[in-house]
This record gives sequence, C-alpha cells and structure tokens, in this order.
Amino acid sequence: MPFTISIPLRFGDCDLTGIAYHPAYLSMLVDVNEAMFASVGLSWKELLVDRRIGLPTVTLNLEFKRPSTYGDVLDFEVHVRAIGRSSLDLETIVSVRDHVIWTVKQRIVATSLDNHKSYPWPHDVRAGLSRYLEPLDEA
Ligand SMILES: CC(C)(COP(=O)(O)OP(=O)(O)OC[C@H]1O[C@@H](n2cnc3c(N)ncnc32)[C@H](O)[C@@H]1OP(=O)(O)O)[C@@H](O)C(=O)NCCC(=O)NCCSC(=O)c1ccc(O)cc1
Repeated sequence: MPFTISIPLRFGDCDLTGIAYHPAYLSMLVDVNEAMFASVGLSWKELLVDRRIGLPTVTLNLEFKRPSTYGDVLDFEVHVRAIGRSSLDLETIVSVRDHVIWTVKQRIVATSLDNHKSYPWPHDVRAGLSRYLEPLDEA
C-alpha cells in the first residue's frame, strides 16, 4: 500500500503563465517525504533534533511527463521500494486528475548528525517505513 497525499499547486509554485515551476516540485517532495514519515508516527523534528538522525537525499531521478497549472491538485503516491541498512528507496508518482505529471525515484540515507556518516535505521523507524514497503518485482 502506498502513502498518498494531495497538495494544491499554489500561486507561488507557478511562473507568470500559471505553469508549475519545477523547483517548487522539489520543495513539495520534501513536504511529502516529511508527511510520509509523520503518517507512521515518525516526526522529523524528533528524528533530527532529539535523536540527531539526518535524512539527506543522495539520489533523485525525476521525469516530467506533462505540465500542471495553477489550481491543479497534485495527488502524490509514494511507494517504499527498498529499505537497506541505512538507505530508503522511494518511488513517487504524481498525478492530476489521474494523468501522471511527474515521477521520481529517490534514495534517502539515514546519517548521524554528529559525524555526518551513514547510520543504520533504528528498529522503530524501519518498522514504521515498512508499512509502505512494496518491492518493485511485487508491484
Ligand atoms: C549520506 C552520506 C553521509 C553517506 O556517506 P557514507 O556514510 O560514506 O555512506 P556509506 O558508503 O556508508 O553508504 C551508506 C548508504 O548510502 C547509500 N549511498 C550513499 N551514497 C549513494 C549514492 N550516491 N547512490 C546510491 N546510494 C548511495 C549506500 O548504498 C548505503 O546504503 P545501505 O547499504 O542501505 O546502508 C554521504 O553520501 C553524503 O553526505 N552525501 C551528501 C548528501 C547531500 O548533501 N544531499 C544533498 C541534498 S541535502 C538533503 O537532502 C537534506 C539536507 C538537510 C536535511 O535536513 C534533509 C535533507
């Protein structure tokens, strides 16, 4: 089961003609990442500030298929494709009215904010993220 969330395209996300400006998509993606963690009880504030676990993205592979425009509502569907020792592979599909607008494959890595090296997923984080685990060959 993927994590899903819908976000309206705001005025500030668009160019003068009302077409979505792609850097705004990246900012939305971070919000969606945060919301996915929160949906399984994993607050980024707690992870970053209290537990000092960083969550940098190390790879992003985006594909833009169609434009979206001011007033559209973007439907995000996030699939967890793999959970490694410290890595998390996500595939996010973004649609408007059932048409795919863009897709992104992303790898996030857990790090220690004390030494900025990779950090194995704690058990509770791995368990939470596993709720959305759908390996590609079973998707
Ligand atoms: C994440 C790193 C510390 C990992 O370095 P190391 O500790 O040496 O990594 P390791 O070799 O141990 O590899 C750790 C894992 O990462 C994976 N990894 C690391 N780099 C890569 C790349 N380039 N491709 C694929 N996989 C990778 C690797 O396969 C390991 O996976 P597991 O087996 O599941 O553990 C280092 O690569 C790094 O600092 N990269 C830069 C990250 C960055 O600056 N990203 C840019 C965006 S900033 C950002 O996303 C962000 C900033 C602030 C926030 O609060 C949140 C997000």
